[in-house]
Amino acid sequence: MNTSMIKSKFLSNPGELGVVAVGFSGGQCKPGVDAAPSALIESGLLVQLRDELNYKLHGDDTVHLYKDLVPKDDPPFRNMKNPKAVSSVTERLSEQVYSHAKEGRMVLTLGGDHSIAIGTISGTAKAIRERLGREMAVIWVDAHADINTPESSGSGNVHGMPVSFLTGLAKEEKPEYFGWLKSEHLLNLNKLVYIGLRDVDPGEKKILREHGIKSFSMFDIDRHGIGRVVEMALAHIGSDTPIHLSFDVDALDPMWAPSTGTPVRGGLTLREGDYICESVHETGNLVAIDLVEVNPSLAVAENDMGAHETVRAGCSLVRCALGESLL
Ligand SMILES: NC(=[NH2+])NCCC[C@H](N)C(=O)O
Ligand SMILES: [Mn+2]
Ligand SMILES: [Mn+2]
Repeated sequence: MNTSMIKSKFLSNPGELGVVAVGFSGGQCKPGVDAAPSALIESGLLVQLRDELNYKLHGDDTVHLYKDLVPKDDPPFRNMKNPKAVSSVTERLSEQVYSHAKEGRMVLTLGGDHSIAIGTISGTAKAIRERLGREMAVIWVDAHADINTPESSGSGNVHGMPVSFLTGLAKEEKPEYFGWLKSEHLLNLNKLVYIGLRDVDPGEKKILREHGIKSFSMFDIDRHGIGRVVEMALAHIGSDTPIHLSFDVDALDPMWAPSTGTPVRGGLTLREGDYICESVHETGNLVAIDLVEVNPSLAVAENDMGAHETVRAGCSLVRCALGESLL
């Protein structure tokens, strides 16, 4: 495949890919999700993107651990766990993603837990506003809505809250607790669409309902089929809007992606996940993608096949979103 096959209406350098590998796990309590970027890279993902999909990669394969940003003392604040660490890591990440996106490159972020989307989406949103004077849309593919406010969250884990901070539903003035998020970083609630939901907390359901947020659950996918659901999701966004795709690997059924911190049965097949990514690529509107919540240390049974399968599934999703075509 050659670079001219990479579709993108909103990128000035469509053949270029900014890569940010984020080894961060502070948005939840299970260690191991910080090892995902290395596992994805070791399994050959970046080499495939370079040699098979012909991207010019920027930002090498160093995995950022942000050790200098993780404070020793980080007590809960408004019920959030590790609030200072998550805030300062996502603030730095936001600048990293912004610096790629402002050059008109596609940006790929390998997480890390889903709290890192506070950094990625804020960075792309700001760059798209500056470069194109436009609002971008987000397709959030996940078993979970991750739209708890600090107050509605039962767990206190920030990986269950990124969407509320990104849309301004949760606000905080103090810069060390996400107060660095300004209006140029934020996402419009009517430009957000969910696919794959099946484990949504009562407080989150209330938020989704009250704000009329477009959501396609597994029930909708069973009823209409993945083809129709993706068509409806894209119709909601409109065909003339840059898209940031944030893909939580737990959207896939644990059969395909068992190694993840909060698995939920009854999810997408790998093929359905790949189809979502292929369809988003086909719009030509994709500007950034996150792949999060792969946790290779949470393997199933006595072997690490689960981790291997999950990493492989993650690689497949990314390649599909970045233009790998079947024929
Ligand atoms: N990114 C994720 N896997 N999020 C899971 C969130 C689970 C639950 N809703 C919580 O707030 O803690
Ligand atoms: Mn999830
Ligand atoms: Mn998530």
